[in-house]
Amino acid sequence: MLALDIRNLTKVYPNFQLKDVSFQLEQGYIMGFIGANGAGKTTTIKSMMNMVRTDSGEVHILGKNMADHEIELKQEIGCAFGDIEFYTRNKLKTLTDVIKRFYKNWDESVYSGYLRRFGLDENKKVAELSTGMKVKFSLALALSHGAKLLILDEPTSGLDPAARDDLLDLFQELVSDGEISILFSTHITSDLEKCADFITFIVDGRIVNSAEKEEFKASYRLLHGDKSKLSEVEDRMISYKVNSFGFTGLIRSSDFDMVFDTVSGIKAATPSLEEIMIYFTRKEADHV
Ligand SMILES: Nc1ncnc2c1ncn2[C@@H]1O[C@H](COP(=O)(O)OP(=O)(O)OP(=O)(O)O)[C@@H](O)[C@H]1O
Repeated sequence: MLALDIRNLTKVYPNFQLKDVSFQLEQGYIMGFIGANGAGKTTTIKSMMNMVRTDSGEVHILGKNMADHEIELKQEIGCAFGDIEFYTRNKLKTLTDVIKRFYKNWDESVYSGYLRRFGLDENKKVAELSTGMKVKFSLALALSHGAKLLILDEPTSGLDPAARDDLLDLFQELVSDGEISILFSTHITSDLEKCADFITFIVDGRIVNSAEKEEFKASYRLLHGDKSKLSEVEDRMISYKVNSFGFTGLIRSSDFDMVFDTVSGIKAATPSLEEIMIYFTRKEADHV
């Protein structure tokens, strides 16, 4: 079954558009949602959750249309935003007491387990928490009502490396029985290298690729060559940089395969997720 089926979402802001965003996530897997600053990740996530009004498109979660089953589906979704602002003068305990009333499957023992695992003290006020602690608190809430789909916007960004590593282990643990699925947005590509099964990549409001992680990387080639060879591939490259050693650039594998026979003296390697993001962002910058 599909945990998530996003079909042709569009949203028009004065200076930005989500353009026909579609992608799917199979139940029991982790998908990393990547894109540069301002590419539209949060807008997509908020559109999925009906937190912003879209202009068109459909969101199906666990086989049901969000537009028709929103209240019921929100019981099944655990959502956490990295930059969430709680009422800062309240104790965690007070906030939890309010939030848990919305969830019929709230499990107090699971919640207490996450408080211990994350080292959170319920008697602290939100104002006393660090950014990372706030993220952990919102995750503890998201994980304690039996959600089948976790939608997390930059959940790791405020965390130190050890806490991030612990969280990524937790993600893998959560999906291991095939019931829970996770979509999380991030800039931290090493997190995705470690734990994502699928990658969806958004550039300027448009999904440019959504695929299984290794397939995703294999659909691009990172080229290195002498400056004299650049003209042979320049037109087809997503972007490139030139230095005294020659050029390095990113190309779609399908485009490279088309010219491969005729170009010698260019080395091609599978890029990392970070390299893919960098060269796409460089292309965007070139157009400014
Ligand atoms: N309420 C709004 N009104 C108008 N424009 C908006 C609104 N919310 C977001 N935008 C614009 O939409 C674009 C995409 O923003 P969004 O927050 O979705 O990007 P993002 O990929 O999540 O970025 P980041 O990685 O920086 O969090 C930005 O140009 C932003 O200014």
